[in-house]
Amino acid sequence: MLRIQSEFVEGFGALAGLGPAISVFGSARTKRGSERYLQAERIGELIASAGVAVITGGGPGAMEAANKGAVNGGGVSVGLGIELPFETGLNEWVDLGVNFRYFFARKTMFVKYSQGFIVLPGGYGTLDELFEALTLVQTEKVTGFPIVLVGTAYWTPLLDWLKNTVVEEGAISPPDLDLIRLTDDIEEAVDIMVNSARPNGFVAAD
Ligand SMILES: C/C(=C\CNc1ncnc2c1ncn2[C@@H]1O[C@H](COP(=O)(O)O)[C@@H](O)[C@H]1O)CO
Repeated sequence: MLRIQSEFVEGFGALAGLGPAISVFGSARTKRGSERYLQAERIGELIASAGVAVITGGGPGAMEAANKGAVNGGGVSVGLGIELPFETGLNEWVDLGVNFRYFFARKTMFVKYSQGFIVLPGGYGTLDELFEALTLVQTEKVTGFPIVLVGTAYWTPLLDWLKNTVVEEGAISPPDLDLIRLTDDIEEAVDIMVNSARPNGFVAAD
């Protein structure tokens, strides 16, 4: 119990003065030098160039790439790491790192301290982060929070399933589909975020 409390206290303390930030998600397995890696790196760089901090899960793959881009763009590079049985540690491009044992405490930080999520192709971890954000926006626990998927070929089958199966089943409404933006254009993805109405944070007071 105390450990859980201390994760929130430490996270809030470390990130309180961060200023505007955007979270970037994507596969921990994205290979260095791959097209996806370069995309994530460029996204981090564009965000940093706009004077906005980049927050990632602090791990390898797309996270590392976005952190690297943030550093090369002269910005603040944040990694919210997670203790895992197969320890990988924070990637070398993280300037401001916080480590968590619990995914739920860490997830709170991503949403509280960013003005939106950019989501690159990824696996269960990425999908978990995506659907958590969608649930928070759908239920209006968070407002003015853009969620942009990068990679039309990767994401379109999922969006088709949401439209043709989940909406058809009545489990979500057609407008719920509009909570997701989809693009291959990383400049557009960053523009949507940077111009988002939500300055920083969704909880009025800490
Ligand atoms: C799998 C490997 C390393 C795992 N290390 C991670 N470090 C930090 N954050 C992680 C890690 N793995 C998953 N995450 C979180 O989930 C998202 C990526 O998950 P996916 O299943 O790879 O899509 C990511 O955004 C993190 O928040 C070594 O290969």
